[in-house]
Amino acid sequence: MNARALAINVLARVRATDAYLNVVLDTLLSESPPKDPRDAALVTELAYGATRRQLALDYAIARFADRKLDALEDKVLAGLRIGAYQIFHTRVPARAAVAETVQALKEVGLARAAGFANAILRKLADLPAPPLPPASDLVEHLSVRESHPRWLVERWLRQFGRERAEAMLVADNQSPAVVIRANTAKVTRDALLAQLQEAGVEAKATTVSPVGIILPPVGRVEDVYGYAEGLWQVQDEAAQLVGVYGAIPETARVLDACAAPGGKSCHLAQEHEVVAVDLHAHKLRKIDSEARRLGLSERLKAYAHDAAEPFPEEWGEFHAFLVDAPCSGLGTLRRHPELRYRRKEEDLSRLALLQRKILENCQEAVPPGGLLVYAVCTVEPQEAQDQVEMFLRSHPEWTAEPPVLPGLNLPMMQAYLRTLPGPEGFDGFFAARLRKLY
Ligand SMILES: C[S@@+](CC[C@H](N)C(=O)[O-])C[C@H]1O[C@@H](n2cnc3c(N)ncnc32)[C@H](O)[C@@H]1O
Repeated sequence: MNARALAINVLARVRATDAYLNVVLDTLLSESPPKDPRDAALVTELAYGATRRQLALDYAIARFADRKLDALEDKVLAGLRIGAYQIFHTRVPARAAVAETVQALKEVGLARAAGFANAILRKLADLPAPPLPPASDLVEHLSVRESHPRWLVERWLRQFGRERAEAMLVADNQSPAVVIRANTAKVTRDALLAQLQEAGVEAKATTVSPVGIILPPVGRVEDVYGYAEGLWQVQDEAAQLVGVYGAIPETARVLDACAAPGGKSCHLAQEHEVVAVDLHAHKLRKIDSEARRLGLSERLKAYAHDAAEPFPEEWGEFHAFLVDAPCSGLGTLRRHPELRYRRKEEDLSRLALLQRKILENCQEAVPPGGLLVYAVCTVEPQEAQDQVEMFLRSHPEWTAEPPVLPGLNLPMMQAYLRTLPGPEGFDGFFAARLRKLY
């Protein structure tokens, strides 16, 4: 199947099943692997690009469609989005984009929609630029231009001001660089960097994380030097910073309460004995296989458990907890572009309640003098600093205790770690390091 037809199937399946884009993409690529690796890259770009730009593409398509887009078959709408994305956002010549997309629709069994799609895409190809609402309506303009729902644009403008909000919206539409974390149980960051460069990989050190390396655009990460040997793990720089900021003393046994897919558990296991917990048993396989690849299985054991319920006594005592809580994920929209259309403002209160329940259960299990690092990959205060401040107000036995890390310049907001999407290239993360005093 050609790349465009495959991309149409990916988008249609995501829409029909509400599944994650990255999961559907991986599944369809492994079911019908393109012969040429460049085709796999094209499918990925089209699927991610058309999802990131979906609102803007739909705004343009709707101008020329004689029916509501919601009423279109999944594959027809997917084809129109893929076609429009190529016209406005790639170097594919507009005429080729139209012809190839119409051909792809025929390939996925929609020859009957070819005329309809062809007419719309040809009109889009004649436009000098994608149409936009007037800039005088700032919220509507940004919502369409950067393809984020109105409620999110309004919220971010209110919370972060125009400059940062716009930078966040823009950053959500960029492809993130692949960042890896050196497995310091096996190799230092500097040694790994030198080895990668020697192997011909033009890698460079991250500027803030002391264990991170930025890879150049690569094909399959599994083919990059050191993967099979377990010398590194893929992890965004901001996610690495949660482990760094936690500064858990070396001798501490750690319970990671919300661990899958296991990036932070493996980071911790580079220095600590870790029990990794996740609600979903099927997600433990990924944690186990990564721990094995990294040579960390001895120090990391993974179990299924609800972190809002007391932990089994036979697991023993833990001196430190990581609560990387389930959250709205609004700091990672560049990686999960479909999430922005699915999340609703009401989700935030529901998630904050779940986070609070998990936090309450975990804090019970921390011994006096112990640490709890609370983290979320969102920029919403309700799930982040407000959540923590509320917790501290109702628990005088706890205090915020930022780490002392000479030589490191972590992005902080008062006592807390905070990164925002933007030109710095980070995902949006928040973390609070809390100490139980008595
Ligand atoms: C933000 S992710 C954790 C990411 C992970 N720490 C990492 O660095 O790779 C949150 C995880 O919490 C899990 N989860 C959700 N509700 C939970 C609960 N009640 N108890 C334990 N885990 C839960 C989800 O399955 C999800 O894997």
